[in-house]
Amino acid sequence: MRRSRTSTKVNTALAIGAAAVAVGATAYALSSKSSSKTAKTFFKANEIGRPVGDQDSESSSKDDDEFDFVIVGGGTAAMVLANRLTDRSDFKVLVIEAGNSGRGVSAARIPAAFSQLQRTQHDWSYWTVPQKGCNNRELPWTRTKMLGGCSSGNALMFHLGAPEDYDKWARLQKGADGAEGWAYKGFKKYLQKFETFVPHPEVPCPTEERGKTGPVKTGYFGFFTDTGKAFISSCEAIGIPHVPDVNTSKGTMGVTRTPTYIDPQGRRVSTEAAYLTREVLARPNLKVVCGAHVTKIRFNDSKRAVGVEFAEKKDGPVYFIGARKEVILSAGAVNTPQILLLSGIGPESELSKHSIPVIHPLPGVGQHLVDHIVFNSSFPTRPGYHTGRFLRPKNAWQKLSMARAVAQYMINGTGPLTTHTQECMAFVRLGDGELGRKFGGASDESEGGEVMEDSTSGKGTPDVEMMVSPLAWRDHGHKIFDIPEAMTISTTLLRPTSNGTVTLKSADPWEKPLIDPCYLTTKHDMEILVRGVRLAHELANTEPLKSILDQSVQHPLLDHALGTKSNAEIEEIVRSRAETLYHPSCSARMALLEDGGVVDTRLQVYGVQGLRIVDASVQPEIVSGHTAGPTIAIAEMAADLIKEEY
Ligand SMILES: Cc1cc2nc3c(=O)[nH]c(=O)nc-3n(C[C@H](O)[C@H](O)[C@H](O)COP(=O)(O)OP(=O)(O)OC[C@H]3O[C@@H](n4cnc5c(N)ncnc54)[C@H](O)[C@@H]3O)c2cc1C
Repeated sequence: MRRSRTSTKVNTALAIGAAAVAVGATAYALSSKSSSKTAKTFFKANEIGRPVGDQDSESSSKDDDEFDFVIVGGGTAAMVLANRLTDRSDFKVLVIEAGNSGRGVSAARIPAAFSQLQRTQHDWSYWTVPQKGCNNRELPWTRTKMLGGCSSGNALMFHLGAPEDYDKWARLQKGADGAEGWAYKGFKKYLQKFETFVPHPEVPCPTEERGKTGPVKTGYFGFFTDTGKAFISSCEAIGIPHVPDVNTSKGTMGVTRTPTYIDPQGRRVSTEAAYLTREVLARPNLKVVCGAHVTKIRFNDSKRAVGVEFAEKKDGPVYFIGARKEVILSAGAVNTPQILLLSGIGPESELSKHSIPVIHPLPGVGQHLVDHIVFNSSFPTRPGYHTGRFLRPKNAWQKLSMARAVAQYMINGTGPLTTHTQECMAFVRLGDGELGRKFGGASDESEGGEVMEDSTSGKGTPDVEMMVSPLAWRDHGHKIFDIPEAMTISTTLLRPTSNGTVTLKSADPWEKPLIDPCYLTTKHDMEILVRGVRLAHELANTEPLKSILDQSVQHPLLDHALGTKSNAEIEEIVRSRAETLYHPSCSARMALLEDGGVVDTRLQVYGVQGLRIVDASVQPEIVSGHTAGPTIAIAEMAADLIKEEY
């Protein structure tokens, strides 16, 4: 099915509007006055690399020109490595990022504006191939192209998955050396290491298990409305317990107000902001190149990664830079497998299809790609419950509300511009158990329902996440939702059994890879998602949420009739509307070689030397939650593994 390319131009993206952009510049200036003192911050490709093809220059490999570690991609994980590795003065580190810094980009700092980065120069603007399970639609896959990567453009929700997810990661390594370090007991220290939880005066929350000294500030500084409050109460009314903290060793089940990566001044905490501080950038052993696209990793005859090639544009000069110890791939779950394939590491059939010389055959590269898929149900609300009135003003009164919101943000960093939209998260199990039974499941066949395959990491872990937002949108906010007042309950499939691939369209490094997550291609995935959509409808019809809704409003974009439809009808609607929740993972997973692994428990790529992967692609299985936190923790652990080694 053809997608509408024109919609990519309609940057209404939750239509935060020009006011947010204007205030953003101010907010940024206020928040980082001192950064202008940094002497040299970012470098250009030609200031660091040696031109490829220029024999004199290539062979004049002065020790000074090389780095111990060359990090490919300056994203979420890479910023952690840049910081942690350069606290060792004997390590010389280079980061090469295709995008630029997010420090001066207001949409990367103001929480409410995050979707404005999508389909701009700050986005890789990927699309999937047609998805059979989604009525052959091609789905947009935003990936932020900027220092901090997706942590600079994500929805700011702080969640770490379930403790059992990590125990399963360790189990999947089947006793390999180092496997136990990935189990929750060992990995927990890295989940805490990156965080400093900042208590909010109005949101009581136990802090025993929250991080206290990490660079990343978390807390409850996002905007919170009565819709969020009502959602929590409705969840409780149907048996989903309210828990003050879903990020602890006790597990993640239940409903809670969403903790965020927003600081007390109302600004996004990306990993660029947290880890690449002025002091870190000033370290003499760190250099960061921006606006440079890595096209290939080079290997010597002993299959050792010796450096990378990179360029600023397709037809521009190509440069090389050497890595004495390691090349570290941190280009994310799409670009990491793409770069491996372009460099001759991957399934032989895939490499030969594009006439790429094989450095090392590795069947798992680009396989096992998993993502979370989400279905948004929209319901009409009574006036006053819709954040859109601040962010997308339609009349003079609403414009005044927006002006007030802008002023509030500028003065004290609070108010509607700190919304990240998803105010609450509820983690539930619908494959079995009481809720599962209620929506069509059964724990054994004698109960008449269908027993589902259990794809979770343990009996106490979720398979579905429900979220609530006092806004309504389609196509990631790129389609105008012209209803005066509406809210959304989102249903996310957390443990899909469908998985797919990242492959090459051609051997041209500037061509976008083929992304095929194979969404909703198993019976399990569709069945669980349909149960979740029924749960969304049930929540909307449970007090106090029920009273917030205005059932009299009729509009084809609204879903209050969804609950009256048959499973087959809901299935059809889900296939026609489900979208990515932006969590691609596992495309270069840590697993045994015979299980399709790409890296071992030290994150070193099998079969070659001097090449490690540190990003969301190494997750052995996708966590039952959000992926930024686990990725940051993976990078924290990787930094220790690397320091141990040298
Ligand atoms: C819109 C959106 C909303 C999300 N919401 C949340 C949320 O609320 N909470 C949460 O926990 N997670 C969320 N996520 C997911 C989470 O942010 C990601 O899983 C995580 O940040 C991925 O980190 P990474 O290091 O693997 O990759 P990235 O952060 O994507 O970093 C990869 C970096 O490599 C660079 N790069 C790629 N290829 C090249 C190349 N060839 N040369 C040079 N540089 C290159 C990229 O530009 C990028 O900077 C969201 C993601 C998105 C996009």
